[in-house]
Amino acid sequence: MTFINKLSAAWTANDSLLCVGLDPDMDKLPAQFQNDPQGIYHFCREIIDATADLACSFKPQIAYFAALSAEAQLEKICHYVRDNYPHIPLILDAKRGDIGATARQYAREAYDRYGADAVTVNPYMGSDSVEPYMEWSERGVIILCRTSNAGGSDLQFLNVDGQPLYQHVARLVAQKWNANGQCALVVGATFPEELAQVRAIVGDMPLLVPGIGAQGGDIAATVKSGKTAAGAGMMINSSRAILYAAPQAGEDFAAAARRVALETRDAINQHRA
Ligand SMILES: O=c1ccn([C@@H]2O[C@H](COP(=O)(O)O)[C@@H](O)[C@H]2O)c(=O)[nH]1
Repeated sequence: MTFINKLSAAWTANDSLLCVGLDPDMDKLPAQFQNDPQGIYHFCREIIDATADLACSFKPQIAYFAALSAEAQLEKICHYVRDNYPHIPLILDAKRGDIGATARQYAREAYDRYGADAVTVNPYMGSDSVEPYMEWSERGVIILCRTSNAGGSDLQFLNVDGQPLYQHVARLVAQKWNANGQCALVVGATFPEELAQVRAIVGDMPLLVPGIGAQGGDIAATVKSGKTAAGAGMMINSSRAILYAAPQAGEDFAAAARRVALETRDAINQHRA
């Protein structure tokens, strides 16, 4: 099954556009995981089990693992998702970008080593830096377009033939790079007007939308701006707000994560119709 078909099925099965981000920060992990050599794996596994019926995707950000030399734990987490929740797409957030020969190694890392259904890619080096990912024709290629950070405007708003660069990227991907129908774009929830512009350009192409939760993006504005005519089309990511939700009386971290994931999924769903 292709990434896009798997994503579409997960939107329906879990009635969810929520992507649960896996960004394990050792300083923020509950105490029981901090002295556990497999603590990152055990923490993420509990988060995955607590939220799997509420999510349309899981998105580990590779930097949180690589910084701690914890790639082996990331591999185990990816295996865990594939073995236990094979219907939930796994997105490796790596934002890779390099010449073709090196890009092919990054693609092997994402799709073969980690078994990701999709990987995030930086378009700055152009078409031959993205083409190697397309060789895995069943997998997804999620290209940075209008990122959620304020500094993204430094380049993404530069005028290219009368349009901002991020719109040029959206058109380029929709009209040329997406020949095999396996592309998606990253567009931040922190910029709902630009999200609406991108949606108008790319039709029903899926959008990975980080920026709600800890970054403060407005859920209602995000959904209204980014949804397709069918009320779907997005993987709206939240990482820290779910992973490190403050437990209420009687809750542990996983129950708190589930509570926030449920609230977030339902808040998103309020605006899909
Ligand atoms: O434009 C972008 C692209 C990627 N990200 C990533 O998403 C999550 C956001 O985490 P929160 O804790 O929900 O803020 C993180 O992994 C980023 O690297 C993004 O924020 N913006």
